[in-house]
Amino acid sequence: MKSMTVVVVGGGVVGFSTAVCIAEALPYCSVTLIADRFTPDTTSDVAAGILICSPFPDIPLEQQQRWFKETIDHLLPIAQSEQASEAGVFLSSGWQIHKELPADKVPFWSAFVLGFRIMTDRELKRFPDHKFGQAFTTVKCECSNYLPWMEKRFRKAGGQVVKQKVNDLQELSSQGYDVIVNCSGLGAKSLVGDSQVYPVRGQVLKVQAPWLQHFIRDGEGQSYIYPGMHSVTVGGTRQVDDWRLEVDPEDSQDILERCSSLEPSLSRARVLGVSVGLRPSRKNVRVEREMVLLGSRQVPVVHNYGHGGWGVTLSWGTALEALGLVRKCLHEVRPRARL
Ligand SMILES: Cc1cc2nc3c(=O)[nH]c(=O)nc-3n(C[C@H](O)[C@H](O)[C@H](O)COP(=O)(O)OP(=O)(O)OC[C@H]3O[C@@H](n4cnc5c(N)ncnc54)[C@H](O)[C@@H]3O)c2cc1C
Ligand SMILES: O=C([O-])CC(=O)C(=O)O
Repeated sequence: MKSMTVVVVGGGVVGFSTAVCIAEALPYCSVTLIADRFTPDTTSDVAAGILICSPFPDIPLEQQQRWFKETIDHLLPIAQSEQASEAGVFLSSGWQIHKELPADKVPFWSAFVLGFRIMTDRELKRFPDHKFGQAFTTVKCECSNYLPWMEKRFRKAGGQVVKQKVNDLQELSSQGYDVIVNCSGLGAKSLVGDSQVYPVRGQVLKVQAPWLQHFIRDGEGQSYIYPGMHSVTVGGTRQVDDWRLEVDPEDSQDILERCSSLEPSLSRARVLGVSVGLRPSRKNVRVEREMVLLGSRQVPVVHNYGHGGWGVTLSWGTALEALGLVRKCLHEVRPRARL
Protein backbone atom coordinates (compact mmCIF):
# COMPACT_ATOMS: atom_id res chain seq x y z
CA MET A 1 0.00 0.00 0.00
CA LYS A 2 1.44 3.37 -1.01
CA SER A 3 0.76 5.72 1.87
CA MET A 4 1.99 9.02 0.45
CA THR A 5 1.72 10.92 -2.79
CA VAL A 6 4.29 13.04 -4.60
CA VAL A 7 3.75 14.92 -7.86
CA VAL A 8 6.64 16.03 -10.07
CA VAL A 9 5.94 18.76 -12.65
CA GLY A 10 8.31 18.52 -15.64
CA GLY A 11 9.00 16.01 -18.39
CA GLY A 12 12.53 17.08 -19.32
CA VAL A 13 15.78 15.56 -18.12
CA VAL A 14 15.47 17.22 -14.70
CA GLY A 15 11.87 16.12 -14.14
CA PHE A 16 12.44 12.50 -15.18
CA SER A 17 15.69 12.20 -13.20
CA THR A 18 13.97 13.55 -10.10
CA ALA A 19 10.89 11.38 -10.55
CA VAL A 20 12.99 8.23 -11.06
CA CYS A 21 15.12 9.02 -7.98
CA ILE A 22 12.03 9.45 -5.80
CA ALA A 23 10.09 6.46 -7.17
CA GLU A 24 13.07 4.10 -6.82
CA ALA A 25 14.16 5.32 -3.37
CA LEU A 26 10.72 5.69 -1.75
CA PRO A 27 8.60 2.64 -2.57
CA TYR A 28 5.98 3.84 -0.05
CA CYS A 29 5.21 6.82 -2.26
CA SER A 30 2.93 6.99 -5.23
CA VAL A 31 4.76 9.27 -7.69
CA THR A 32 3.04 11.04 -10.58
CA LEU A 33 4.90 13.05 -13.24
CA ILE A 34 2.88 15.75 -15.01
CA ALA A 35 4.07 17.76 -18.00
CA ASP A 36 2.57 19.51 -20.99
CA ARG A 37 5.53 18.60 -23.25
CA PHE A 38 7.45 15.36 -23.53
CA THR A 39 10.26 14.07 -25.72
CA PRO A 40 10.92 15.01 -28.52
CA ASP A 41 9.43 18.45 -27.72
CA THR A 42 11.40 19.58 -24.65
CA THR A 43 14.49 21.77 -24.34
CA SER A 44 16.31 18.68 -23.09
CA ASP A 45 15.84 17.12 -26.55
CA VAL A 46 17.80 19.98 -28.13
CA ALA A 47 20.77 19.58 -25.76
CA ALA A 48 23.93 18.02 -27.10
CA GLY A 49 23.97 16.29 -23.71
CA ILE A 50 27.68 16.55 -23.06
CA LEU A 51 28.74 16.52 -19.40
CA ILE A 52 30.68 19.78 -19.01
CA CYS A 53 29.74 22.91 -17.06
CA SER A 54 30.64 26.31 -15.67
CA PRO A 55 29.98 27.02 -11.99
CA PHE A 56 26.99 28.95 -10.60
CA PRO A 57 28.34 31.96 -8.69
CA ASP A 58 26.69 31.64 -5.26
CA ILE A 59 26.41 27.89 -4.73
CA PRO A 60 29.25 26.25 -2.77
CA LEU A 61 31.67 24.69 -5.23
CA GLU A 62 31.77 21.44 -3.24
CA GLN A 63 28.01 21.07 -3.74
CA GLN A 64 28.36 21.64 -7.51
CA GLN A 65 31.25 19.17 -7.60
CA ARG A 66 29.05 16.64 -5.85
CA TRP A 67 26.23 17.18 -8.39
CA PHE A 68 28.63 16.72 -11.29
CA LYS A 69 30.26 13.64 -9.74
CA GLU A 70 26.92 12.02 -8.86
CA THR A 71 25.66 12.54 -12.40
CA ILE A 72 28.73 11.17 -14.14
CA ASP A 73 29.00 8.28 -11.65
CA HIS A 74 25.38 7.43 -12.42
CA LEU A 75 25.84 7.60 -16.19
CA LEU A 76 29.26 5.94 -16.57
CA PRO A 77 28.04 2.41 -15.74
CA ILE A 78 25.13 2.89 -18.16
CA ALA A 79 27.59 3.98 -20.88
CA GLN A 80 29.57 0.80 -20.24
CA SER A 81 26.58 -1.55 -20.18
CA GLU A 82 24.49 -3.35 -22.80
CA GLN A 83 21.84 -0.64 -22.27
CA ALA A 84 24.10 2.14 -23.59
CA SER A 85 22.60 2.52 -27.04
CA GLU A 86 18.97 2.23 -25.92
CA ALA A 87 19.65 4.81 -23.17
CA GLY A 88 21.67 7.05 -25.52
CA VAL A 89 24.57 7.28 -23.07
CA PHE A 90 28.18 6.84 -24.18
CA LEU A 91 31.73 8.04 -23.60
CA SER A 92 33.02 10.94 -25.64
CA SER A 93 36.64 12.08 -25.90
CA GLY A 94 37.96 15.34 -27.22
CA TRP A 95 39.39 18.78 -26.68
CA GLN A 96 38.33 22.03 -25.07
CA ILE A 97 40.49 24.74 -26.62
CA HIS A 98 41.09 28.38 -25.67
CA LYS A 99 42.39 31.40 -27.56
CA GLU A 100 43.49 33.00 -24.26
CA LEU A 101 44.58 31.29 -21.05
CA PRO A 102 41.35 30.56 -19.13
CA ALA A 103 40.92 31.68 -15.49
CA ASP A 104 40.59 28.01 -14.50
CA LYS A 105 43.23 25.97 -16.29
CA VAL A 106 41.81 23.01 -14.40
CA PRO A 107 37.98 23.19 -14.23
CA PHE A 108 36.21 22.27 -10.98
CA TRP A 109 34.96 18.98 -12.46
CA SER A 110 38.32 17.82 -13.85
CA ALA A 111 38.74 15.01 -11.30
CA PHE A 112 35.41 13.40 -12.27
CA VAL A 113 35.82 13.11 -16.04
CA LEU A 114 38.27 10.50 -17.28
CA GLY A 115 41.91 11.17 -18.11
CA PHE A 116 41.84 14.95 -17.79
CA ARG A 117 45.09 16.56 -18.93
CA ILE A 118 46.45 19.73 -20.48
CA MET A 119 46.96 19.37 -24.26
CA THR A 120 50.49 19.16 -25.57
CA ASP A 121 51.91 21.69 -28.07
CA ARG A 122 51.88 18.92 -30.66
CA GLU A 123 48.12 18.38 -30.17
CA LEU A 124 47.48 22.13 -30.29
CA LYS A 125 49.17 22.44 -33.69
CA ARG A 126 45.95 21.62 -35.49
CA PHE A 127 44.29 24.63 -33.79
CA PRO A 128 46.69 27.46 -34.74
CA ASP A 129 44.40 30.22 -33.33
CA HIS A 130 44.35 28.60 -29.88
CA LYS A 131 47.09 28.67 -27.33
CA PHE A 132 45.79 26.38 -24.59
CA GLY A 133 43.65 23.27 -24.39
CA GLN A 134 42.33 20.50 -22.18
CA ALA A 135 41.85 16.90 -23.28
CA PHE A 136 39.51 14.48 -21.52
CA THR A 137 36.82 11.84 -21.86
CA THR A 138 33.36 12.66 -20.55
CA VAL A 139 29.84 11.27 -21.02
CA LYS A 140 27.38 12.27 -23.73
CA CYS A 141 23.75 11.64 -22.85
CA GLU A 142 21.36 12.04 -25.78
CA CYS A 143 17.97 12.92 -24.39
CA SER A 144 15.97 11.70 -27.40
CA ASN A 145 16.97 8.20 -26.24
CA TYR A 146 17.56 8.88 -22.56
CA LEU A 147 14.11 10.36 -21.84
CA PRO A 148 12.10 7.37 -23.21
CA TRP A 149 14.52 5.05 -21.36
CA MET A 150 13.99 7.00 -18.13
CA GLU A 151 10.24 6.95 -18.63
CA LYS A 152 10.34 3.14 -18.85
CA ARG A 153 12.46 3.03 -15.70
CA PHE A 154 10.01 5.35 -13.93
CA ARG A 155 6.99 3.26 -14.89
CA LYS A 156 8.81 0.11 -13.78
CA ALA A 157 9.23 1.71 -10.36
CA GLY A 158 5.45 2.25 -10.25
CA GLY A 159 5.40 5.86 -11.47
CA GLN A 160 2.51 7.34 -13.42
CA VAL A 161 2.77 9.85 -16.26
CA VAL A 162 0.13 12.46 -17.11
CA LYS A 163 0.17 14.91 -20.04
CA GLN A 164 -1.36 18.13 -18.82
CA LYS A 165 -0.50 21.77 -18.29
CA VAL A 166 -0.49 22.92 -14.67
CA ASN A 167 -1.69 26.50 -14.57
CA ASP A 168 -1.41 26.95 -10.84
CA LEU A 169 0.06 24.84 -8.00
CA GLN A 170 -3.37 25.15 -6.37
CA GLU A 171 -4.66 22.60 -8.93
CA LEU A 172 -2.22 20.04 -7.52
CA SER A 173 -2.94 20.91 -3.92
CA SER A 174 -6.64 20.35 -4.42
CA GLN A 175 -5.83 16.86 -5.74
CA GLY A 176 -4.36 16.17 -2.28
CA TYR A 177 -0.68 15.49 -3.09
CA ASP A 178 1.52 15.42 0.02
CA VAL A 179 4.51 17.02 -1.73
CA ILE A 180 4.83 18.98 -4.99
CA VAL A 181 8.16 18.89 -6.85
CA ASN A 182 8.70 21.67 -9.36
CA CYS A 183 11.02 20.74 -12.25
CA SER A 184 9.34 22.98 -14.79
CA GLY A 185 12.49 24.65 -16.19
CA LEU A 186 11.63 27.91 -17.93
CA GLY A 187 7.96 27.19 -17.09
CA ALA A 188 8.77 28.18 -13.46
CA LYS A 189 8.61 31.79 -14.58
CA SER A 190 4.83 31.62 -14.75
CA LEU A 191 4.11 28.52 -12.63
CA VAL A 192 5.72 29.91 -9.47
CA GLY A 193 6.16 33.53 -10.63
CA ASP A 194 9.97 33.43 -10.55
CA SER A 195 11.18 36.56 -12.34
CA GLN A 196 14.82 35.39 -12.01
CA VAL A 197 14.36 32.70 -14.67
CA TYR A 198 15.06 33.77 -18.26
CA PRO A 199 15.67 32.11 -21.62
CA VAL A 200 19.06 31.82 -23.26
CA ARG A 201 18.31 30.78 -26.82
CA GLY A 202 20.45 28.05 -28.36
CA GLN A 203 20.46 26.92 -31.99
CA VAL A 204 22.29 23.78 -33.14
CA LEU A 205 22.64 21.85 -36.40
CA LYS A 206 22.82 18.10 -36.84
CA VAL A 207 25.20 17.16 -39.64
CA GLN A 208 26.32 13.92 -41.24
CA ALA A 209 30.08 13.59 -40.66
CA PRO A 210 30.78 10.05 -39.47
CA TRP A 211 34.52 10.57 -39.91
CA LEU A 212 34.56 12.87 -36.85
CA GLN A 213 35.32 10.94 -33.68
CA HIS A 214 36.33 13.61 -31.15
CA PHE A 215 34.51 16.60 -29.72
CA ILE A 216 35.95 20.09 -30.07
CA ARG A 217 34.70 22.83 -27.75
CA ASP A 218 35.92 26.36 -28.22
CA GLY A 219 36.44 28.51 -25.13
CA GLU A 220 33.36 28.71 -23.00
CA GLY A 221 31.20 26.91 -25.49
CA GLN A 222 30.58 29.63 -28.09
CA SER A 223 31.31 27.03 -30.78
CA TYR A 224 31.28 23.27 -30.44
CA ILE A 225 31.33 20.06 -32.45
CA TYR A 226 29.97 16.99 -30.68
CA PRO A 227 29.94 13.64 -32.50
CA GLY A 228 26.88 11.65 -31.45
CA MET A 229 25.22 8.29 -32.04
CA HIS A 230 23.57 9.15 -35.36
CA SER A 231 24.97 12.55 -36.32
CA VAL A 232 27.28 15.34 -35.20
CA THR A 233 25.84 18.30 -33.27
CA VAL A 234 27.41 21.63 -34.21
CA GLY A 235 26.62 24.84 -32.39
CA GLY A 236 25.86 27.12 -30.94
CA THR A 237 24.31 30.39 -29.90
CA ARG A 238 23.69 31.93 -26.47
CA GLN A 239 21.11 34.68 -27.00
CA VAL A 240 19.98 36.08 -23.68
CA ASP A 241 16.26 36.88 -23.22
CA ASP A 242 15.52 35.76 -26.76
CA TRP A 243 12.26 33.77 -26.87
CA ARG A 244 12.32 32.90 -30.60
CA LEU A 245 11.84 29.18 -31.14
CA GLU A 246 12.03 29.38 -34.92
CA VAL A 247 15.25 28.58 -36.76
CA ASP A 248 17.32 31.60 -37.77
CA PRO A 249 19.13 30.90 -41.10
CA GLU A 250 21.76 33.55 -40.29
CA ASP A 251 22.59 31.74 -37.06
CA SER A 252 22.96 28.48 -39.01
CA GLN A 253 25.35 30.14 -41.45
CA ASP A 254 27.37 31.68 -38.64
CA ILE A 255 27.56 28.36 -36.74
CA LEU A 256 28.76 26.51 -39.84
CA GLU A 257 31.43 29.13 -40.50
CA ARG A 258 32.68 29.10 -36.90
CA CYS A 259 32.73 25.33 -36.67
CA SER A 260 34.33 24.87 -40.10
CA SER A 261 37.17 27.11 -38.99
CA LEU A 262 37.78 24.62 -36.14
CA GLU A 263 37.24 21.53 -38.31
CA PRO A 264 37.50 22.36 -42.06
CA SER A 265 36.04 19.01 -43.19
CA LEU A 266 32.67 20.16 -41.81
CA SER A 267 32.15 22.31 -44.91
CA ARG A 268 31.58 19.01 -46.78
CA ALA A 269 29.07 17.62 -44.27
CA ARG A 270 25.39 17.34 -45.17
CA VAL A 271 23.03 19.24 -42.83
CA LEU A 272 20.38 16.85 -41.50
CA GLY A 273 18.41 19.28 -39.34
CA VAL A 274 18.41 22.41 -37.22
CA SER A 275 16.87 22.87 -33.76
CA VAL A 276 16.35 25.60 -31.24
CA GLY A 277 15.95 25.38 -27.48
CA LEU A 278 15.54 27.93 -24.70
CA ARG A 279 17.90 27.20 -21.82
CA PRO A 280 16.09 27.68 -18.48
CA SER A 281 18.67 30.09 -17.08
CA ARG A 282 18.96 31.63 -13.63
CA LYS A 283 21.87 33.23 -11.81
CA ASN A 284 21.86 30.18 -9.53
CA VAL A 285 20.00 26.93 -10.11
CA ARG A 286 17.19 26.63 -7.54
CA VAL A 287 17.20 23.42 -5.51
CA GLU A 288 15.36 24.17 -2.28
CA ARG A 289 12.12 23.59 -0.44
CA GLU A 290 9.50 25.95 0.89
CA MET A 291 6.01 25.79 2.38
CA VAL A 292 3.41 27.38 0.12
CA LEU A 293 -0.10 28.36 1.18
CA LEU A 294 -2.41 26.82 -1.43
CA GLY A 295 -6.07 27.48 -0.59
CA SER A 296 -6.34 26.62 3.10
CA ARG A 297 -3.37 24.17 3.11
CA GLN A 298 0.34 24.75 3.68
CA VAL A 299 1.91 22.45 1.11
CA PRO A 300 5.62 21.51 0.92
CA VAL A 301 7.08 22.39 -2.49
CA VAL A 302 10.55 21.22 -3.58
CA HIS A 303 12.04 23.25 -6.43
CA ASN A 304 14.60 21.87 -8.89
CA TYR A 305 14.91 24.18 -11.90
CA GLY A 306 17.04 26.86 -13.54
CA HIS A 307 19.91 24.63 -14.76
CA GLY A 308 20.69 26.90 -17.76
CA GLY A 309 23.13 25.18 -20.12
CA TRP A 310 24.00 22.43 -17.66
CA GLY A 311 20.78 20.51 -17.06
CA VAL A 312 22.00 17.18 -18.39
CA THR A 313 25.35 17.57 -16.62
CA LEU A 314 23.77 18.15 -13.22
CA SER A 315 20.57 16.13 -13.71
CA TRP A 316 21.20 13.17 -11.41
CA GLY A 317 23.08 15.14 -8.74
CA THR A 318 20.35 17.76 -8.37
CA ALA A 319 17.71 15.00 -8.49
CA LEU A 320 19.38 13.33 -5.50
CA GLU A 321 19.44 16.68 -3.71
CA ALA A 322 15.71 17.09 -4.43
CA LEU A 323 15.08 13.55 -3.17
CA GLY A 324 16.71 14.48 0.16
CA LEU A 325 14.41 17.51 0.42
CA VAL A 326 11.34 15.39 -0.42
CA ARG A 327 12.28 12.95 2.36
CA LYS A 328 12.47 15.84 4.85
CA CYS A 329 9.06 17.13 3.73
CA LEU A 330 7.49 13.70 4.07
CA HIS A 331 8.89 13.27 7.58
CA GLU A 332 7.26 16.54 8.53
CA VAL A 333 3.94 15.65 6.88
CA ARG A 334 3.82 12.14 8.36
CA PRO A 335 6.51 11.91 11.08
CA ARG A 336 5.92 8.22 11.82
CA ALA A 337 6.14 7.06 8.21
CA ARG A 338 8.82 4.48 7.41
CA LEU A 339 10.96 6.46 4.93
C1 LIG B 1 21.38 24.26 -27.89
C2 LIG B 1 21.47 23.69 -26.51
C3 LIG B 1 22.50 22.83 -26.19
C4 LIG B 1 22.61 22.32 -24.90
N1 LIG B 1 23.61 21.44 -24.62
C5 LIG B 1 23.74 20.95 -23.37
C6 LIG B 1 24.79 20.04 -23.06
O1 LIG B 1 25.57 19.66 -23.91
N2 LIG B 1 24.90 19.62 -21.77
C7 LIG B 1 24.03 20.01 -20.78
O2 LIG B 1 24.19 19.61 -19.63
N3 LIG B 1 23.00 20.85 -21.07
C8 LIG B 1 22.86 21.33 -22.33
N4 LIG B 1 21.84 22.21 -22.61
C9 LIG B 1 20.97 22.66 -21.52
C10 LIG B 1 19.84 21.67 -21.25
O3 LIG B 1 19.11 21.47 -22.43
C11 LIG B 1 18.92 22.20 -20.14
O4 LIG B 1 19.65 22.61 -19.01
C12 LIG B 1 17.94 21.11 -19.71
O5 LIG B 1 17.28 20.59 -20.82
C13 LIG B 1 16.95 21.61 -18.68
O6 LIG B 1 16.11 20.53 -18.39
P1 LIG B 1 14.70 20.74 -17.69
O7 LIG B 1 14.13 19.39 -17.49
O8 LIG B 1 14.87 21.65 -16.52
O9 LIG B 1 13.87 21.60 -18.75
P2 LIG B 1 13.00 21.18 -20.04
O10 LIG B 1 13.66 20.15 -20.85
O11 LIG B 1 12.65 22.48 -20.69
O12 LIG B 1 11.71 20.54 -19.42
C14 LIG B 1 10.74 21.32 -18.73
C15 LIG B 1 9.51 20.47 -18.58
O13 LIG B 1 8.57 21.14 -17.73
C16 LIG B 1 7.30 21.10 -18.35
N5 LIG B 1 6.52 22.24 -17.87
C17 LIG B 1 6.93 23.52 -17.73
N6 LIG B 1 5.92 24.26 -17.23
C18 LIG B 1 4.86 23.43 -17.07
C19 LIG B 1 3.53 23.59 -16.61
N7 LIG B 1 3.08 24.78 -16.21
N8 LIG B 1 2.70 22.52 -16.60
C20 LIG B 1 3.14 21.30 -17.01
N9 LIG B 1 4.40 21.09 -17.45
C21 LIG B 1 5.24 22.13 -17.48
C22 LIG B 1 7.60 21.14 -19.83
O14 LIG B 1 6.50 20.68 -20.58
C23 LIG B 1 8.78 20.19 -19.89
O15 LIG B 1 8.33 18.86 -19.90
C24 LIG B 1 21.68 22.70 -23.90
C25 LIG B 1 20.62 23.55 -24.23
C26 LIG B 1 20.51 24.04 -25.52
C27 LIG B 1 19.35 24.93 -25.85
O1 LIG C 1 28.26 24.57 -23.78
C1 LIG C 1 28.25 23.48 -24.37
O2 LIG C 1 29.26 22.87 -24.70
C2 LIG C 1 26.95 22.82 -24.69
C3 LIG C 1 25.94 23.37 -23.80
O3 LIG C 1 25.88 23.01 -22.65
C4 LIG C 1 25.05 24.42 -24.28
O4 LIG C 1 25.08 24.81 -25.45
O5 LIG C 1 24.26 24.89 -23.45
